[in-house]
Amino acid sequence: MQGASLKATDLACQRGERLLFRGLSFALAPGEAIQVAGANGIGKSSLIRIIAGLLRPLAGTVECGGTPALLDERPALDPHLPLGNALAFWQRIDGWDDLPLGLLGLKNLLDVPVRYLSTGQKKRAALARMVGQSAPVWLLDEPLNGLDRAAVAMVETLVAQHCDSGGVALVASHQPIALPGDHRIDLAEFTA
Ligand SMILES: Nc1ncnc2c1ncn2[C@@H]1O[C@H](COP(=O)(O)OP(=O)(O)OP(=O)(O)O)[C@@H](O)[C@H]1O
Repeated sequence: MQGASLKATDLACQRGERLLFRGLSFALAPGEAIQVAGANGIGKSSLIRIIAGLLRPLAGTVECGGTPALLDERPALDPHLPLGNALAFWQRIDGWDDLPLGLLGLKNLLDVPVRYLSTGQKKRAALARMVGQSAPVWLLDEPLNGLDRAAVAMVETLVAQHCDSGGVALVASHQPIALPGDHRIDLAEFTA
C-alpha cells in the first residue's frame, strides 16, 4: 500500500443555507490517521462525503493519494443473503484471499442473513467488507456506533494495522478512539 495520502486544503462546506465549516486544512502521510470530532450536526459526515467525492465543497480542494473506501451507516451487503454469501459477492470484485473474521467476531455468523444481524454485528460485517477492499485511504463515519467495548478495541486494532501497512485513515466520531499518532481535529474550531 505505497504512497497513500490525504490532503485537504482550505475546505468549506455549505448544506442548504447553512455554512457548516470553513478554512479546514490537514494532510496525512502514509501511516497516519486523524479523528474528526464535533457535536451532532456540526458537519462530520458532510466532510467525509466531500473527501469521498460524493459532495462538492463550497471551497477548497481534496487530494486523495489512493482509492478511498467509505464506511458509513449503510453497509453495502445484500440484506437477504447469509453474511458469508454477501461477503463472497464482494470477494469476487475485491479479490481478497482472507478476512480477519475471527478478530471481527463474525466466524459464527456466516450463515445468518444480513438483515437478522444486530446493529453491532452489521457494523462488524461492514468493517470486514472494508478490510477486503484493500483501499489505501479509509474514511470511517462513526465506526464505533453500536459497538461494545471489545469491538471498539478491534476497530482501533484494524486502523492501526491499516496504518502500519502504509494506509491512511480519517475517522469521524464524537466518541474517543485511540488512533496512531493521536491526531485530532475538532470541527467546532472551523465553524463559521
Ligand atoms: N442534504 C442536505 N441538505 C441540507 N442540509 C443538510 C443535508 N444533509 C445534511 N444537512 C445538514 O447539515 C448539517 C451537518 O450534517 P452532518 O450529517 O454532516 O453532521 P454530523 O456532524 O455528521 O452529525 P452527527 O454527529 O449527528 O452524525 C446538519 O445540520 C444537517 O441537518
